[in-house]
Amino acid sequence: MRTGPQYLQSLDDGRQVFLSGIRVRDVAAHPALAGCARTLANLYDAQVRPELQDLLTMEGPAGKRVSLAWMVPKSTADLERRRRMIEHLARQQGGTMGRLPDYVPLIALGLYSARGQLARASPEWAGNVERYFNTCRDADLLLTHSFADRQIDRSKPSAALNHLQVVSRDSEHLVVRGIKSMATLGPLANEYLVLTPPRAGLAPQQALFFSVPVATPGLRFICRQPFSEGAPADFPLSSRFDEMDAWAVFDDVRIPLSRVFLAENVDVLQAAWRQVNVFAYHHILIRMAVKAELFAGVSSLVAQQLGTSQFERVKEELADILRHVETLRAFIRAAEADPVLTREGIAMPNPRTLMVAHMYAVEQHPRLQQTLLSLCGQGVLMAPTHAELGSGELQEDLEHYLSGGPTAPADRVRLFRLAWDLAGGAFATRQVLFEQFNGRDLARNRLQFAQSYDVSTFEQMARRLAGIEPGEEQGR
Ligand SMILES: Cc1cc2nc3c(=O)[nH]c(=O)nc-3n(C[C@H](O)[C@H](O)[C@H](O)COP(=O)(O)OP(=O)(O)OC[C@H]3O[C@@H](n4cnc5c(N)ncnc54)[C@H](O)[C@@H]3O)c2cc1C
Repeated sequence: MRTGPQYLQSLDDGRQVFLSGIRVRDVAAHPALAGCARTLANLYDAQVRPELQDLLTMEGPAGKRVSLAWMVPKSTADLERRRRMIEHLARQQGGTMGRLPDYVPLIALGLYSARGQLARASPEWAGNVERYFNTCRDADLLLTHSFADRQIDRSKPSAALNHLQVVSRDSEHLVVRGIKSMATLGPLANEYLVLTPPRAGLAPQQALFFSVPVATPGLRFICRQPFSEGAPADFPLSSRFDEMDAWAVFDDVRIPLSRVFLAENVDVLQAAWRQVNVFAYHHILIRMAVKAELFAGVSSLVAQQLGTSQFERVKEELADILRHVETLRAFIRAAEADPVLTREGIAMPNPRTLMVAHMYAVEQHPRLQQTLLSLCGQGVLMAPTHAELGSGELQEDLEHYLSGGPTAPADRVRLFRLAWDLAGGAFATRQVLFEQFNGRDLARNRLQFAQSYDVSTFEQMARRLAGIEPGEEQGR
């Protein structure tokens, strides 16, 4: 198992990462990335702490400890064990980081569980997936992934757009060119798993599942504007948990055939897709439930701070947040208690329950932010920085006018600055977008759910109660 320092050292591998137009030579030390890198390093350190071994690790096939993130679940008990690990890791950041080291292993598990479908098209692909899964587990690698393609014109068929695609091949490689437009954590990962999602009018050369090391020649990551550059005391979340999103440009990148899991086969891609993604929703929901716990905690403290917690309206708002926490927990436990077993006996948390739960969680998330802001009032904006609090000229005024509440002025400021990072600032806006889109977009998930739901027995009951005889309706 790797430690934090070993993880940080692994990032010094010649990777091509650009931020504000400039090549970053040392990602672990760059001010915009260092806070998040340290957060990830702390998680690697946690898994070698003796008291956390049972929670975060398991015995691997070679008898050595490996991360529990790579468990292949066979039962409800396994899914519950995974949940306890995810909860523990997510609570370290209040659920505000979606791409911890335990996330992409669930997409790799999806691929692993879809090996049967891949093998029908090419036994080599299935073998490659198995080797990849085992290698990443044994080397304790941090993975990032992309399925999103660039937004140019969504009304056009995929084949008419220059999405990432195979441009040539030799006996040992595919050569791919194009861009993946979202690789969260790409600059701080070791491995990059790339998946084409099913799209209308997908050209065969665009249908691809493969993985490469982040430091592969020809692969460049271009970061978005960072939100992490404030002082940790003033920006307690964004300074440490800004998981950088990046474009990944493939400039004729050579992909060894041993790293290809599917290529140029649209039918198999469509058949395997749902299984590839389903395990990740378990993680998303558990993390979103943890984030809802944080909203509940901050909202409750804010109400105490402002002396509003005894007002009926405020109590109701707090109760709504708690109801949301418990609803998410109930969904998660229901999905674990009623798993669907794959042909190889791998336990998938119930996919339908996960899908409904995810739509509910995404719909409710903006409300959490809105509720917290409404409970804060002006306080969330008018919280001075720690530098201002300690500055000679203003210190007296600030301390005088911020005192009188249940806590010292400095703690009051800490609380409201946390509330701002969680619900008000740029980091919080990215959280809204992330929750809305990281499990594909809500509108299309809703549509897919409606289309895949068999309502025939409900219709039969309605017909019976209406007195409509079977086969009587027009057109039947
Ligand atoms: C912060 C953040 C981090 C992310 N991290 C990752 C990551 O690490 N890896 C990854 O693969 N992806 C990631 N994503 C991207 C995510 O996969 C996409 O945002 C998601 O799939 C939606 O695609 P899009 O953003 O291109 O939106 P689009 O597909 O362009 O959609 C834009 C809007 O148009 C609507 N729309 C588009 N087409 C249709 C249609 N046919 N019918 C009806 N409505 C339509 C959508 O509902 C949406 O409202 C991330 C996204 C965000 C915001």
